[in-house]
Amino acid sequence: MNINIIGVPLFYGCDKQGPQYAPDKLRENNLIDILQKHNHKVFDLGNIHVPSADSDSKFLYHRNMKYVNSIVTVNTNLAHLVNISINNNDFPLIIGGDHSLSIGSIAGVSKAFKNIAVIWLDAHADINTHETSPSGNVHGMPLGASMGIGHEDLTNLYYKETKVRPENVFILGARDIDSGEIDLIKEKNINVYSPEKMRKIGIENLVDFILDKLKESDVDAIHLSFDMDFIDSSYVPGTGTPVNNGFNVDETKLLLRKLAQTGMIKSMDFVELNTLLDENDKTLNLAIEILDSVFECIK
Ligand SMILES: NC(=[NH2+])NCCC[C@H](N)C(=O)O
Ligand SMILES: [Mn+2]
Ligand SMILES: [Mn+2]
Repeated sequence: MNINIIGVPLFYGCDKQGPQYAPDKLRENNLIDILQKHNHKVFDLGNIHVPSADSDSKFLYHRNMKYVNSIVTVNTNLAHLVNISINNNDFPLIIGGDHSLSIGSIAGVSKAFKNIAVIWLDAHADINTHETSPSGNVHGMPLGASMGIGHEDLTNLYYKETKVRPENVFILGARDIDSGEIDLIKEKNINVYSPEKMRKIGIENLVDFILDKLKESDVDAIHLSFDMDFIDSSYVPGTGTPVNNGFNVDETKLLLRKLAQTGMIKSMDFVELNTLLDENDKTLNLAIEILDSVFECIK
């Protein structure tokens, strides 16, 4: 597979310093060599430019979507690069940065396919809007925006249509969901699986079940979005919003590998690694270990 590495050194969506260093840190820790080892051709397309914005300007464009203007600019450029990558039959691996970059990556992927699915591995649902968000942090909004829920600056990014149908979205590992998000999940009937529910079903059974569903709805590609805080907080000090009661490392790898083996994953985000919060590179090393394991199964 031709893999296109696209770095997105963005922290505006979480409003906390740290995730902007992750793309280069992963490169310094041999990400490219590790992916090449699995017989991939790797093209490092570098980092998307993130315009500087000082913290005084964070509420300039909207009081409850901090830095929205810069986030839209970065994501529009990201969407186009991802779209070009998919149209070239390559596999874009988008390295964050915070999770707000998924607005751009999903927009780019969805424009290249007829009917995509999104599998979202995260402790959070990230379907807040400017009206429901308790923090005003845009990294809590990207999945909602991709389903057409929220402010039009986000939902109309790159092109004016819904990027993914709610029935094609599966949120796995969620265990810290805001009350406004719970209402939206009910209203739109969104598929959300807590770790507890996933363990009950069995990780492998769940992947088989999801795949059957997506085949029934004629999905032509799956976009995988992996937030580091999917993993239990005890393993990931280097992430901005850690949550306990998550999965251990082996469970995480099992799920990711099983998903990769379906052959349906055509693009992936890897986000919310915060190297400033990390302890002795524990989370950084784990990030490398996970990417190594997943890309062994991408063919
Ligand atoms: N991508 C993330 N880590 N998102 C965390 C979101 C936290 C919270 N639900 C919020 O909207 O502010
Ligand atoms: Mn997230
Ligand atoms: Mn999260």
